[in-house]
Amino acid sequence: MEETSVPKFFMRDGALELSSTKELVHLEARDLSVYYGKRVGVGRVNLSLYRNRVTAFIGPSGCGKTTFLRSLNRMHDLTPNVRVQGQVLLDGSDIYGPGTDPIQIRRRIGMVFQKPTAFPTLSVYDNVVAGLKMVGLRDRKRLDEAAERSLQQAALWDEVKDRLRAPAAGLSGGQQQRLTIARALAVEPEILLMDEPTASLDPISTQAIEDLLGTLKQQVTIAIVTHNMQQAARISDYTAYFLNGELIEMDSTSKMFTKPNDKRTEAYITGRFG
Ligand SMILES: Nc1ncnc2c1ncn2[C@@H]1O[C@H](COP(=O)(O)OP(=O)(O)OP(=O)(O)O)[C@@H](O)[C@H]1O
Repeated sequence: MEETSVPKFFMRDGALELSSTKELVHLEARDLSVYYGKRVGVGRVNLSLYRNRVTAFIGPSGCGKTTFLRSLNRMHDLTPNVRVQGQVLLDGSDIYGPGTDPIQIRRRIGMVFQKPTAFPTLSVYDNVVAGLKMVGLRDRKRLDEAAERSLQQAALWDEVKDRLRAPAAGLSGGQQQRLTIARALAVEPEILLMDEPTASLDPISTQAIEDLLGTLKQQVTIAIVTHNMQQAARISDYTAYFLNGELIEMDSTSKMFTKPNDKRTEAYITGRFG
């Protein structure tokens, strides 16, 4: 695995200081472009996700955040007329390389969407183990263990342990989103891609998910699209700013929010644009 020395900026006594952090590159996009027919969704993006770090993707509506995120686990394969060019290296191997199985890739790189995607009529338990059953796991003891572990990781266990057999429709929106996260975690992904996971949630549920990310990153590498800059500042280690289908810059979150390199980033984060 490639180790990179990343300049890291942090605040001390109100001043920005620089240190160097050794980071492990987990996923790396190289010259990655996505086309919708002839239109460019994102163009020639070079960006690394570091192991056990949270990276936030920010930028105005339509700038390509979701398009880029979906290219990181071959989600576009499922949409007609979308073409992906370039490479995405997972621990150095191109996920678009010949002979690579997209289902296997999506197992290693999970995704959580903006709206909770719990199956309402299935029980809480069956929702969590759905992915495991799909890959053929039938052993009841192992399914039970995975369900408890994933619900614990998603900070939902205490709230649902007495209603595992009840339909997921009975949970609140925030609980359903954590259930969706539990389902994504059940197959033990290495990387979790989250597309505005709190956009449809109330402040308390949002906070539950934000708190969860701090713990989750000890096990998985996280990329999260968010419209909420305060959220990006609170939860991420790195921030990438997109504009008009282009990655403008990526840096440590403290640097991006205090002293970005590019004037366009500064205009956006100070609210003078977007
Ligand atoms: N399925 C599609 N077919 C055609 N064009 C698309 C499709 N999905 C997205 N686009 C276009 O690609 C560009 C990037 O869109 P994308 O959804 O990735 O932006 P975004 O930054 O995630 O926006 P938002 O913050 O509003 O979700 C936009 O111009 C959009 O219109």
